[in-house]
Amino acid sequence: MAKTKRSKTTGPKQPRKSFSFKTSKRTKIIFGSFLILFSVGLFISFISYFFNWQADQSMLGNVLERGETARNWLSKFGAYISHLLIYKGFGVSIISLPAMLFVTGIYLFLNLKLFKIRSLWFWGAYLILWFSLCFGFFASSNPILGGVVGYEVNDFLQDYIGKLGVILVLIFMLIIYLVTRLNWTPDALSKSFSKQNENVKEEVSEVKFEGHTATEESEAKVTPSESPSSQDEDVEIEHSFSEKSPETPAEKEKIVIRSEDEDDVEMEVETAQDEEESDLLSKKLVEDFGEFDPTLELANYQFPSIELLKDYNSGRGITIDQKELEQNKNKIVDTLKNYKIEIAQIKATVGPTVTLYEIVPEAGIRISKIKNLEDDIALSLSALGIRIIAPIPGKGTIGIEVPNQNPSVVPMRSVVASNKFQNAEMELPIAMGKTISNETYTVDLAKMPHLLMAGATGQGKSVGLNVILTSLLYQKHPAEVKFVLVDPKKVELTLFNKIERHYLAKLPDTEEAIITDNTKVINTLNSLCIEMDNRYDLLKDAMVRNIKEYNTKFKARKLNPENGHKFLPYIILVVDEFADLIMTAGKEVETPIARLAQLARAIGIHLIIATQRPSVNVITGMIKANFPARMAFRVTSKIDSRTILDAGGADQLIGRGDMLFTQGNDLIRLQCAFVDTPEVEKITDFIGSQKAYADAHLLPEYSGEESGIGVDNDIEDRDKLFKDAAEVIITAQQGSASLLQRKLKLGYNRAGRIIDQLEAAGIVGPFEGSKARQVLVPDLLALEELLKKEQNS
Ligand SMILES: Nc1ncnc2c1ncn2[C@@H]1O[C@H](COP(=O)(O)OP(=O)(O)OP(=O)(O)O)[C@@H](O)[C@H]1O
Repeated sequence: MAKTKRSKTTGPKQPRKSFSFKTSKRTKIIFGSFLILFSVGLFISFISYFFNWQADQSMLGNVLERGETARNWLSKFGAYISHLLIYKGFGVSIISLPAMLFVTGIYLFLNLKLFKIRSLWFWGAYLILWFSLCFGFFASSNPILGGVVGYEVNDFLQDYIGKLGVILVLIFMLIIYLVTRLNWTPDALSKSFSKQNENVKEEVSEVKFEGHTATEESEAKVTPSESPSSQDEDVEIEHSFSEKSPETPAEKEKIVIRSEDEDDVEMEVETAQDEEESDLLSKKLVEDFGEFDPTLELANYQFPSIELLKDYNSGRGITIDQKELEQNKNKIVDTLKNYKIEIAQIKATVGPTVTLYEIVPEAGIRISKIKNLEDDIALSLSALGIRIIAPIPGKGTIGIEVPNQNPSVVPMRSVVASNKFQNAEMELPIAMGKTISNETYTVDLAKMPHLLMAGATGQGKSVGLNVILTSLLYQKHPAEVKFVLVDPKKVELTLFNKIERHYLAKLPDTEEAIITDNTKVINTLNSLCIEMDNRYDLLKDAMVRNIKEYNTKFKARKLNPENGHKFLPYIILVVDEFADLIMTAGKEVETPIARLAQLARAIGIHLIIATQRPSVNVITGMIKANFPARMAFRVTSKIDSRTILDAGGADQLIGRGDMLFTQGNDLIRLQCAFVDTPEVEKITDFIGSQKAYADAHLLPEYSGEESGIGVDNDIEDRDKLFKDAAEVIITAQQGSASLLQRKLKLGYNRAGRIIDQLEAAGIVGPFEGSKARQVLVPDLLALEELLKKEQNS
């Protein structure tokens, strides 16, 4: 994952070239043939070494001497390498090395996937070591068998665990091999054991039978009508039985149960095998096909290059005006002096838009006194947008933020190119801009998990939204993230239309993916709620807690797509101008938004809501409570600032992307990155020109509350896909709603309704719990007849 991420993040610099081994096929053929020939040579050397090793022993010290001759069929090289690997190495077991090299060579030569032979290498090496140890133990007098490694390791082990310990280790290693590699289980042993012991069992059951009689008799013994002689007998039998088993009737039952238990154990073993098999199945699938790769359908997708973004500063970075710094410092010191506040120390940090002056007042000065001087300091500096942070959290100093006379733009390019963003180990990384200390600030949208954005008109909201969207376009493959865009202003997000079939999600049967009509928003929001419920069902079925775990499990092929499981992309709902939406649709949007905000975080649906008017009737308590992350551009009043941030400050910003951001705790002042419309256009053009999916990502169908829930057999009221659905069900002979969902791309609710209608029409049987419903019509011909009959009646 990290690997793919890296390749993606460096995408802009056309990294794929460096990563994709363009010449690798040729290299593989050459290297593969080398390995094949080398392994053959090695094998020949080994074989001939066994015949000639003693004769060649003497020349080993002078291998480099040209005059020396060796008897090995591969001469001095053969003699030397065999000596090294067999005598000084692992002994005869190393003979499997050429075989492993040979297979690897073949794989390379034929360009097959090498990961398939990982286990061959692992277990090959394991066996070499095991045999070497084994020979080293049992045939230590013959150095060729176990090699120096076998001998020395044995020697070492014996010093610590003794001979018996070594034998136990060898047995344990063998068991590991048998169980893991050969899937050997004690089951096989117990089966043969049970066969062998059938006769013995019979005898045992006979004994049991005897036992029964015996105890029955012993029960009878408590009846008063017994003769003393029979009592004696009973006692005797009872005693002979009690040696094997307990005396009371309850415990006697236990014996029977125990005898049944033996069967149960076998059955249990079978269940265990089943589990193992399914685990093995996923392992095998992964071995054969590799992990599921969601990006495979658009495998050649190229991430946009960083060159598409403009460098506004063209490498200049922030310019520090010493004179301005000095002047401001003097003004601050003088103003405070006027109010009898002495400063012990002052430090300036220059950011892109504001400079932070951190002051340490002399001992005994009250912080609130400085805080109250905000306006006076602003007046003396004759600057807007001064913000006093008293004290700076975690620092014990007082901060005075003063806007720079010449603020510098933070180009999107600089934040996208930053290491912080490129190497961000985040699910949905966003490069928001730069902090006051000029560091790139990245956040994970998945962790927020929803974002509320406010700012008066012209202060940088739309740019902020574009920054978020472009950040994700630079990091996430179209398979991994989908956007649902709501743009009542109709102009802000239109550029993203070009990437509809890559990155956008929409309702089925709608033309435009970007929603500009407020009434359609309601359907989309409800559809997202259905998607959320469906995803929760999938998560429940997969027994995972969140989308990340789910996708990991799906990639490891542990979830069966036949059961409706699929790779789940993140869905990000962006609403520009939320106030407008609330005005026109009111409660109808508020309820699904609040529901999504409350519940959607675990299943990968995240909301970003922007508004010009952060008044309390727009951002209601319910919405606020579920949007811990807030992004505030300049607003016009203190009240607005409080509504959005629960604190003042946003009214003192200077605009043009100057913003305050909080994720629920500290407020951070940031300069939002700047990305202009032409840049976004270039990016969307670049993505849009590449191969895309057949359609936008389809959200579940939502046909509105009024479309009727009651099920009756009224032909007029049937869903317009009723017949198609019937055909699908009959062809597959499987009455399940999820089948309809998949085949007809329907929402869960609609598919469920159709199934109910099919039941009312007598095409499928009644609900049978987790099983699919029975299909009552055998073929399509019978369906035609049935429908015709209905029409006529
Ligand atoms: N991060 C930024 N850096 C520099 N300039 C910015 C930044 N953000 C916005 N601006 C400037 O402010 C102008 C208005 O920004 P934007 O269109 O994002 O405002 P808005 O808040 O979306 O306004 P409205 O709500 O009316 O659409 C931009 O054209 C740009 O010149």
